[in-house]
Amino acid sequence: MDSILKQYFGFSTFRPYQKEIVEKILDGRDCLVVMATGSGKSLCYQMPPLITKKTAVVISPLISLMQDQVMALKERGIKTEHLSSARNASSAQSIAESGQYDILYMTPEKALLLPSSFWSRMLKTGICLLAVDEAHCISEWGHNFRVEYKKLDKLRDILLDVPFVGLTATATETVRLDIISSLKMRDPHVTVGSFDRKNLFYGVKSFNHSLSFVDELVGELSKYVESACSSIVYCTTVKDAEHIFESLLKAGISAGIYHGQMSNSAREESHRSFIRDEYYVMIATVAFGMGIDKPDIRYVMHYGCPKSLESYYQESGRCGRDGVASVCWLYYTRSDFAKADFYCREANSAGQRKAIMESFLAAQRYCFLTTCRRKFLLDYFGQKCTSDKCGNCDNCTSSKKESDVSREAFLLMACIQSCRGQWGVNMPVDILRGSQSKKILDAQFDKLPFHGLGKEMTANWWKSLADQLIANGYLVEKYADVYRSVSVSPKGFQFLSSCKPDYQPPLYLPVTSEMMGNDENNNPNNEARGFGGLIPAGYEGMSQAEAELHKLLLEERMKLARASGTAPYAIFGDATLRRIALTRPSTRARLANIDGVNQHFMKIHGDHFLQKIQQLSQELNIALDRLPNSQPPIARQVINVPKAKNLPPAKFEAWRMWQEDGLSIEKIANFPGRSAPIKEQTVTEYILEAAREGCVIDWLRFSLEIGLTQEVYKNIQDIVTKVGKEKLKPIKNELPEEVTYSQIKACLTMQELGVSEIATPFNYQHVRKEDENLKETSGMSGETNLSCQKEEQLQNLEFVNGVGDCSRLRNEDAVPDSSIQSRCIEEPVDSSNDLPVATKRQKIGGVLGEATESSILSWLEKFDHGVSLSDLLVHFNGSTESSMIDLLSSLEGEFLIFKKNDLYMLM
Ligand SMILES: Nc1ncnc2c1ncn2[C@@H]1O[C@H](COP(=O)(O)OP(=O)(O)OP(=O)(O)O)[C@@H](O)[C@H]1O
Repeated sequence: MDSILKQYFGFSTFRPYQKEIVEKILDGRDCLVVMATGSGKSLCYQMPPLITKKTAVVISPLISLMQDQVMALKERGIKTEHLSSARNASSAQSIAESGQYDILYMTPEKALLLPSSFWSRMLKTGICLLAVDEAHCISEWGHNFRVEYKKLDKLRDILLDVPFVGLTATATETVRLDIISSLKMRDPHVTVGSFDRKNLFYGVKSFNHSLSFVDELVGELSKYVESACSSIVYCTTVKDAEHIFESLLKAGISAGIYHGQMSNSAREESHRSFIRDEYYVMIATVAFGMGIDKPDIRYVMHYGCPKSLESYYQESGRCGRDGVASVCWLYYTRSDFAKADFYCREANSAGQRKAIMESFLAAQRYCFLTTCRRKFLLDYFGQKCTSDKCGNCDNCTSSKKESDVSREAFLLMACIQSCRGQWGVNMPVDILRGSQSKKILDAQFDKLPFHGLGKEMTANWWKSLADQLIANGYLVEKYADVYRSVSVSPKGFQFLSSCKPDYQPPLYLPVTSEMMGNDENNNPNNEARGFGGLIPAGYEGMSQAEAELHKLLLEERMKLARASGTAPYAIFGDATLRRIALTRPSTRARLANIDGVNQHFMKIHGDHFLQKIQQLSQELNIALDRLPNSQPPIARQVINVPKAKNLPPAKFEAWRMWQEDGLSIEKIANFPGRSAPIKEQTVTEYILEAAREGCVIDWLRFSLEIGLTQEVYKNIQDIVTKVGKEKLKPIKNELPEEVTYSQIKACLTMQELGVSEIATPFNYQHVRKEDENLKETSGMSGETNLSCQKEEQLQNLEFVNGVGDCSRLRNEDAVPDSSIQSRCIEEPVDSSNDLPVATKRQKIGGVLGEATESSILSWLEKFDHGVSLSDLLVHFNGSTESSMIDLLSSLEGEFLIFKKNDLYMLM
């Protein structure tokens, strides 16, 4: 699986849950996958056909989506087609029947129309799975119900033994159950991943439809365009979309537009140009929703509040699907919240009407929020959030001013109480503002003592106060059908009863922009928290020359894409491009080894791209082959900036000392700068917490230090499958006594983060049986190996270069147990005399003499989990380090082997 992942997709690690889901599908199990947008769900159904050599049939709701996916898969050398276009339908159908496609896409309508003879032939050649993408469309309770989806159960009766896989980013418990029963899934393996899109910044502002706002917006979008970053502006109406589109054109910014009133061909053209980076801005209505697979969108703006929180999550989820830091702003006006009636028209039943109304109100609450937006989103989707502050939304990054609004709160609540809680918020606000409207006169509300007492504040000021009182539990909002009423809650009553007309106890609430008398776009504070400053800094951590190289390579990628009639992102992603600009590989192996570079790319464009890197680097006078570790990895740029803020300083410091300064856990625990030593176990936990917060960890080194071998890792994994991971004690009880809590916690964290056991130390237990003799000859018995990895013994070791490579283990303090060294070195090493690596190796005794490409390949075949360079040099003791590296490089460049965590594995 690892080699297929690298070969076709160019990735070296699975994301959380991917591997487990693929394994279940391979076992023939139905699966329901509920994971965030951009979390990598597609890979779960794209891998099995490459492993089984049978076709994966994928049901997808939109032709444009299928087209994008087919295009990107072709760039990965995966045989794929969609059955929807009239142009190719019949030939594609017969190619499909002969089993030549790895992946075959079709709409639900098409799937239901295909004759049973088609399915029988397909079954004969082999179907490895049927995936239903955007599976929430099956459910009437979902936010995008499609009636044809509901009929897909018919396929279950035809494809009896084929595993069905439902995939969606948004599904409540009800929707999940609906998907399972509608697709007649049998004992499905259900995965509900995190909804948290950690790389997205969320922000909300109010706005008015003024011209100055549109000018500002245009100015902002132009900044993204200048940085070659794609943006989408979602509008709630076609009129708004056209208005912004025209303003952009007037300002000389080329942009696309996409809405339901355009012809199919115009929409297709617009979509096509956008994903091919022919322009960087798309102005769209929600018609441009699910159907976009472009992974490198850096900014999604909502110009108006969307109809539901689900829609917002889905649409904003188009942003940063490649994991690179990206930004989502939502702009609302109060008039957006008067559209409930309009949205409810879509409903077919009272239940559906209620569901629409509820998610509409949730979107509204999201707008008025003064607390962490991510927490609110996660809570809404039923995910527990341990922290109250994410550090990556507008409310967490800017402190909200609070002010004592006791008098105004008293007036508003008393007025609402006098209206007997039968009205929405507009009526009490009109009373306070002294309105003489017919409604007020008819109800004799002009006689109330509060009439006209709040004239000095605007209607929006009072409404905003009402929102804050609702958010803080002083008022409750109820609705019947689309009609809303607001009344005083018990907490509100308590406040009212402690008030006198001339005295109210203090009541501090956040001051919103509307309460400051400004729409956000007129607010002088905007400079700090507005659009500006949040453009993802693509060139962060790069020198000027590197940034220039990055820009030129972007252009080169564009040229290659144009020449192949594909989108630049399909060649390789932004993160990969950044890695290339930072490391400037000079050989095929080095380029192939970069995360995101796949075999197909190497075959078609590899040599040309290498030449370009060389030529441009020379012109810019920058050296080739920069070590990847000499720059902070991309993930840190993306995730750590906000996350590090989340981590208490003591924990961050422990992580920094371990990861960056290379200190051992023991040294950190007893660091002289500390007022008192802390436990090593505590340091371990700090480092694990940092990892969960997105900090980079050298897992191999960490595992070695805590004695977590592959065998222990697998043991723990097995027990976790049996007893669950909620409590540590039951896991510990089931394991051999020597397995420590630190090892269990590390294993759970690694699982959570999708780090496979491959990151734990190489373990000779995994050498196949036939290699027993070899182990004897080289004096490396499994027993000695295990004993050498005991936690207590390893605590005395320090690492050079942070890799778990025994030949580079250095013993500074006296090592009490010679068995530690016996794994790699026959005689104890003199600590004061740190032998050069080659000298140590000579003592081991080689096995096969000089290596050749074919002898390396056949030796690697014996190891499921890979072999380090030093192990190879031990084995082929007739080869020099440089000749071995040359051989390995050439094999890597040809995609016959690949390197992961410094271990070489067979493709
Ligand atoms: N293991 C991985 N390592 C690195 N990148 C990955 C990995 N798996 C997927 N990706 C990348 O993540 C991005 C999003 O993946 P994908 O399209 O599968 O997301 P999704 O969950 O299906 O999202 P959506 O719900 O929006 O369709 C793609 O650019 C994909 O190449």
